[in-house]
Amino acid sequence: MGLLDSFLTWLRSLFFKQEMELSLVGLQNAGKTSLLNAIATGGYSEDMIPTVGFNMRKVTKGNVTIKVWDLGGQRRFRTMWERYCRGVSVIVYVVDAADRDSVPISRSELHDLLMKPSLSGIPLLVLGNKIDKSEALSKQALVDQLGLDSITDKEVCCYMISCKDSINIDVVIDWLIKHSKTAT
Ligand SMILES: Nc1nc2c(ncn2[C@@H]2O[C@H](COP(=O)(O)OP(=O)(O)OP(=O)(O)O)[C@@H](O)[C@H]2O)c(=O)[nH]1
Repeated sequence: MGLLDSFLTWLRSLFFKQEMELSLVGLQNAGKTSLLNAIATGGYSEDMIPTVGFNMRKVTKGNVTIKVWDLGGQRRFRTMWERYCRGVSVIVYVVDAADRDSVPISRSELHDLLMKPSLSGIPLLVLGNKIDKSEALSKQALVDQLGLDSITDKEVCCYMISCKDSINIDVVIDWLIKHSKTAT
């Protein structure tokens, strides 16, 4: 999305009702449900129950209504990711940036998902979560290890966040709002 497009979308979001649908994907324990809670209420809990299958939740931010599909990250649920990513406005891929051993699996699951022709062109927001932990990768290391530069058929953006310490959650919300559409 160009700068002018992005500015106009933001401007429209101030005056008109906007809507969007997004899917939250990523390995188990990455922090998808925590992100949803951070966006919806700003709340955070250490005591999370792994998502079984998926949850759907609607979140309103100003004039923007966001329908969120929060998909389970365990291996047995990953085959349904594509189905719930089809037709969404954006795909949000969450990675535990502090769990370095899991990044190669995260990379292969991401690229397997993006190979599906049905998802071509859908903007991708990659979030390296848990940067409150000292062992978290840097943004550049995460971009390199996930092979984000090789994704050329869609807009790709990456932010480093912490749901725990509320770092960059506002930046994520702004990015999402810029990708919403005027409600019909
Ligand atoms: N230190 C730290 N821990 C986090 C952060 N975000 C989430 N967690 C923790 O990571 C664990 C997993 O969080 P969830 O939000 O349930 O992860 P998920 O990706 O939804 O997991 P599944 O539902 O199994 O796919 C929980 O114990 C959270 O408290 C963060 O920013 N920092």
